[in-house]
Amino acid sequence: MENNNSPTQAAEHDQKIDPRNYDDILAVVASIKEQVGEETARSDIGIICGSGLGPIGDTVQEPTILPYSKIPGFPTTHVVGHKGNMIFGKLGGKKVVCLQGRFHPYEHNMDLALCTLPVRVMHQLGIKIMIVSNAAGGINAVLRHGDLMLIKDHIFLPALAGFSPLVGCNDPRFGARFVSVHDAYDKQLRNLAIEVGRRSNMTLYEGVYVMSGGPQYESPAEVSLFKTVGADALGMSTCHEVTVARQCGIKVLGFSLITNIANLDADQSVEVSHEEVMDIAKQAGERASSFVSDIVQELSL
Ligand SMILES: O=P(O)(O)O[C@@H]1C[C@H](O)[C@@H](CO)O1
Ligand SMILES: Nc1nc2[nH]cnc2c(=O)[nH]1
Repeated sequence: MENNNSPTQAAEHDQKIDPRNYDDILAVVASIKEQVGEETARSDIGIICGSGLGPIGDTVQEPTILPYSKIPGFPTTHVVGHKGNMIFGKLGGKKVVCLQGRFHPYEHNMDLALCTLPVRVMHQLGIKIMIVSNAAGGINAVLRHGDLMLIKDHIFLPALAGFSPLVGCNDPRFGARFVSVHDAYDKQLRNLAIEVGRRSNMTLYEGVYVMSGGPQYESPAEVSLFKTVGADALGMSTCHEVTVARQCGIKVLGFSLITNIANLDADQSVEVSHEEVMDIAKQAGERASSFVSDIVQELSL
């Protein structure tokens, strides 16, 4: 096993995988178990590191690192800041599998089933809880650069327009056909996060995350639209992963790291860039990662 930090790894296998085929997903899981060993692969908690939680992967103890390029069906990650490794090991005494890098629909022709393959794989590896994070633009006026927002609900904009990861997954073994996303962000887990944050004097907001398709950032009029419908922060990920996790019966805890303030005023020229997003994510990432480690330590499974 090696650590491959290249953002564009070429696949090192030629097995064709259909992310909408349940047996193909079992084949991916079998390959992972064969490469890292059954016991190493068995995990209780899954963590998807968005742009803001990358450092947490580097704090996993007794790590076994499997580059995505060695996992059949895993596409290449193209986004700078997303390393492309599956890391098995321990965090806060718990068995975790950490995804250092996620698949954004805009990178993969809006193939949401493909982008959620890692969630289905982690489910098969045994996870009961999934922690997701993302970099997001703050809409709510209270949010500042570097703040952490606990996600209490979401607006999954692509899915409202038919781009759902559940489309085409017709095998009943996937779970319910019509998945409830009420209480998608587990209340008990959110309460635990609030308690851990309080103890460490961390300012933690709670709000609604909206996922747009990206990859362009939003115009002021679009930001105003999202504000009107009750969104507090906006990004380009997470909701597809959470929807699939709920179909699998996995409990979810989600965070947004506020990397920029979304502009509401068309007369004001404010340029958002991925460099700014990465820069703030880097500054706040260590703190966010140590907060998540503290939460993991206190999770009861
Ligand atoms: O994976 P996340 O959601 O943290 O990545 C963010 C959102 C976009 O993909 C990109 C925009 O800068 O970073
Ligand atoms: N869509 C979107 N994604 C982001 N990721 C980080 N900041 C932003 C933003 O302002 N908009």
